[in-house]
Amino acid sequence: MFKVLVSDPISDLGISLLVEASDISIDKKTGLSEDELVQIIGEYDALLVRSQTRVTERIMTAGKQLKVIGRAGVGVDNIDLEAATKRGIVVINAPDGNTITTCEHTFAMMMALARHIPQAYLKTVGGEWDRKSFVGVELRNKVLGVLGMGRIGSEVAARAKAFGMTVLGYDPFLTEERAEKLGVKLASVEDVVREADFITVHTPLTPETRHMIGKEQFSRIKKGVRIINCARGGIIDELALVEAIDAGIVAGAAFDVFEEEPPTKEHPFLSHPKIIVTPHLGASTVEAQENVAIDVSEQLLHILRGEPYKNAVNMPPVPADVLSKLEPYFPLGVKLGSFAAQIASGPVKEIVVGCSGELADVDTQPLTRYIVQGVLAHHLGSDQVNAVNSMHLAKTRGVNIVVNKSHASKGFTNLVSVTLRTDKEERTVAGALLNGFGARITQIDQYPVDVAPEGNLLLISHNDKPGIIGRVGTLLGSNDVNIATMQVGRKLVGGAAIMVLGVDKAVPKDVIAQVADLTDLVTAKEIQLY
Ligand SMILES: NC(=O)C1=CN([C@@H]2O[C@H](COP(=O)(O)OP(=O)(O)OC[C@H]3O[C@@H](n4cnc5c(N)ncnc54)[C@H](O)[C@@H]3O)[C@@H](O)[C@H]2O)C=CC1
Ligand SMILES: O=C(O)CCC(=O)C(=O)O
Repeated sequence: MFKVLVSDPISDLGISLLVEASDISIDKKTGLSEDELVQIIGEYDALLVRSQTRVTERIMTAGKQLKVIGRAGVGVDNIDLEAATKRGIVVINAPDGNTITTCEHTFAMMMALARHIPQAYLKTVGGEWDRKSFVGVELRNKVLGVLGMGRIGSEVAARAKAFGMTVLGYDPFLTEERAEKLGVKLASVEDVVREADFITVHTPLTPETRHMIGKEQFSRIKKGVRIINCARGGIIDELALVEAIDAGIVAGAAFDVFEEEPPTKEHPFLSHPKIIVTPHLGASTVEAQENVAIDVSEQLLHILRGEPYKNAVNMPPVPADVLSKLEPYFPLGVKLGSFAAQIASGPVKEIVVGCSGELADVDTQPLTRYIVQGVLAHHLGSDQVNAVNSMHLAKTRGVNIVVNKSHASKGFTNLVSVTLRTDKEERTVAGALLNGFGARITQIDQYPVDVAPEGNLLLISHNDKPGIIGRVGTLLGSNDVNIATMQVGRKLVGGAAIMVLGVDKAVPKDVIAQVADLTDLVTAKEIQLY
């Protein structure tokens, strides 16, 4: 008998599969504190949560029998994935069940914003008949900018077209062909900022999407724009938004999510006449709660019964026979993928994985999964992608995976390479494990290098001229950026060259821009490998 604990309010109908299963005993105990959970979790094989329960390392440590944590929803930011992975606890989510519901909430927010519905309601029920203060705008013929064209963003775009809106879409995986199929114009963040009358965000919160609409964007944004966030708090800089509204630049905003949830009573959104809010209700419909509970209950049963499952968001078990040969390459694979994703611009169309040397004789499928994980996690969020779901996610986003094997490995025992083909370019990174030295990046595009794939790196392409290294060093030094390591690669004396610097901390964006402006510098890009 497997014991399952449901610790958040989850649809009864959705979990009826578990209730009716003869090998499952289910307890519902909601609203427990961390301490209370720690006390009781030891007897359970599975924990089922929505977004309220914070599943911490302490809870997992106490959960000696815990095999699986199910999240009835998309975001797993309330679960310590690393701690689960360390303990071999599978974390599953239900990514599809609340797509339409959240899309419809986004639309409800957009229309309420355009027509001042919450503000007008409050005045009317307060006894005032005010028809002058609430003149709205139509959606028809307006431009909607959608940042994040995944499941929810694509559904929002489809509905916006029915309202006669022109849709500009931006997503690192949105190709010209897919945009055409969806009937949206492929755009950059900059295009959206300059042209959109309404902007809605549908990305996960990642280091890259954090404050993707911030002070800088508000300084160029189209006057009168209205902004909606039903994804994650923090994608739009809340304070910069309030300033932009108060300055008369932004006409209003509708938010379902906050940087800190629940927000404090003093949060500026809660008293602002031009900002409407809901308490993270995007997924709160009867249908969505049933869908996500059904999806996650099905997967939970499969895992407990030792059957194949999908939608695992953390580390999978790797077959024992390949583990010993491949496992040392998994972390390198993720880092090579991430490195390549950070240097390649344009939507990724194809990932070419190269395995040469002794690896050519091994089934390298598991390694490919880790490499693809590294590429996708940069854009989709590291809590959403793992080696179990990476190939599936690549397929659903139309990213082609090619694997090339060869016995020729340029003098290394094994060489692993990743080439990303995007709409704009092709970028390659290769690496190896060196006896006694650990993982190394051995090649970036056509340049041989020897770089530890760790921490903060600066990749600089430049002309091979005397003094260039000194100029970069002086500029970084004067901005308090300490260079820990440096590698220079070139093909011809005096020709094009690259420099890879290991630096002790993240380099501020304005310093990177100053580096890129130096004479004989071509590009400068920061890469973070953790
Ligand atoms: N308010 C609520 O109750 C709910 C919120 N959500 C949130 O909505 C968001 C979207 O969910 P889904 O569409 O299901 O996820 P998804 O994974 O299908 O789509 C996210 C998209 O964002 C794109 N993206 C990543 N970085 C980007 C960047 N820098 N610029 C532009 N696009 C970028 C990804 O390529 C991906 O296509 C998630 O944050 C999810 O947690 C989801 C359900 C309910
Ligand atoms: O369970 C909820 O209501 C939150 C839904 C959500 O934000 C998600 O699925 O990412």
